[in-house]
Amino acid sequence: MTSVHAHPDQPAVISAAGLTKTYTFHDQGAGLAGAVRSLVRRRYQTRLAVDSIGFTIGRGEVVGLLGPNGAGKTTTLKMLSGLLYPTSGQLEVLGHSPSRRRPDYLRRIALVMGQKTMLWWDVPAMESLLLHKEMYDLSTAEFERNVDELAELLEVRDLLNVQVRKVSLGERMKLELMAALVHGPEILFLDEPTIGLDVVAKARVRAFLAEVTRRHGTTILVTSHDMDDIEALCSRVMVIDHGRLQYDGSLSGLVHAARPRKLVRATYARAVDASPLADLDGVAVGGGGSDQTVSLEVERERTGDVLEQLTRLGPLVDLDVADADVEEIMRDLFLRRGTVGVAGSAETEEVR
Ligand SMILES: Nc1ncnc2c1ncn2[C@@H]1O[C@H](COP(=O)(O)OP(=O)(O)OP(=O)(O)O)[C@@H](O)[C@H]1O
Repeated sequence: MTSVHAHPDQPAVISAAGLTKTYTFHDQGAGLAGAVRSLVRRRYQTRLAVDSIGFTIGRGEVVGLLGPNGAGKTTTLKMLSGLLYPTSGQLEVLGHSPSRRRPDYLRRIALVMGQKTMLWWDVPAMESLLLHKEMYDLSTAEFERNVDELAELLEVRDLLNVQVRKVSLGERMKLELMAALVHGPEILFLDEPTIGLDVVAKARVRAFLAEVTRRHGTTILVTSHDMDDIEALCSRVMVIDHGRLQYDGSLSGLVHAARPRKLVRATYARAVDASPLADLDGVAVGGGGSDQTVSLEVERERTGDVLEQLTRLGPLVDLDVADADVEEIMRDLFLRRGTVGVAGSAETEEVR
């Protein structure tokens, strides 16, 4: 499969080269025997979680970080936001080295992890927001302006004075986003922002994020296992597997490369003979059709010709032309791990 390497037009706000993270951890054997043995002789293991990845992200880009469980996505976000030191490689975000965690860097970014909360559980969200005001040294005017805007966009004004433990999961996620954005960060790192939310809440979160980036040019790097999030928000995706950057480009480029064929399904008012279509170049007749339905996989550039042929077979009742389902494509890619084309670019060269 080919891959597209995106070159953002905007000035780079994130640049990484040869970015690598190896975890070293203490391997304690199972049970009491393992615990006792580990007191006498410690065994250490290493795991290469992120393996020499390189990319640049321009201001205002919304980039999806995709990959199966354990691929290295969270580790990458943690390095970018300064929670983890890289083991090696170069990393610059907004002109800073994130792991130094300088206040003037932290003021310009935010990290939201769908599985973790940054709100105090036992008090209303407003208390946490006020803490953020102090932490980030926001003026009262700036704080009030940001709270007003975010509360309106997220429709959470009534929730700000309710104890956080009493709000629903979807409402809490909105409040988390509010807390993350109240200091007006330029870059937002999001790790599974819609995890566990129902379809309506997910759609609200996506619409909110799209509006934030439209209004403020916020750069977003988001991980999600929900391909609807990625389709709705991201102009570009990076696929990571086994810690390696496997693809960097548009989502449609990935879809086209993975499934160059369109799915066509025609339904007729009476039984038709579809056998002549099987002889056409770039057409595969799918199974599961009846005498009255014809299912085909058609190379994109042949779609027009084939539709014309289908109209000639008999009286059409319904005609459906679709790209393969993105969710399904990702499932296939991850099942066939390592088959996505590696982005060939100087930025992905190893520097270790
Ligand atoms: N603190 C740690 N110590 C040791 N290994 C770790 C640690 N954190 C993560 N790992 C390992 O590093 C690899 C990458 O983990 P990471 O959490 O970055 O993956 P991910 O792509 O975010 O996965 P998921 O989709 O499941 O969240 C995994 O093999 C994981 O087990």
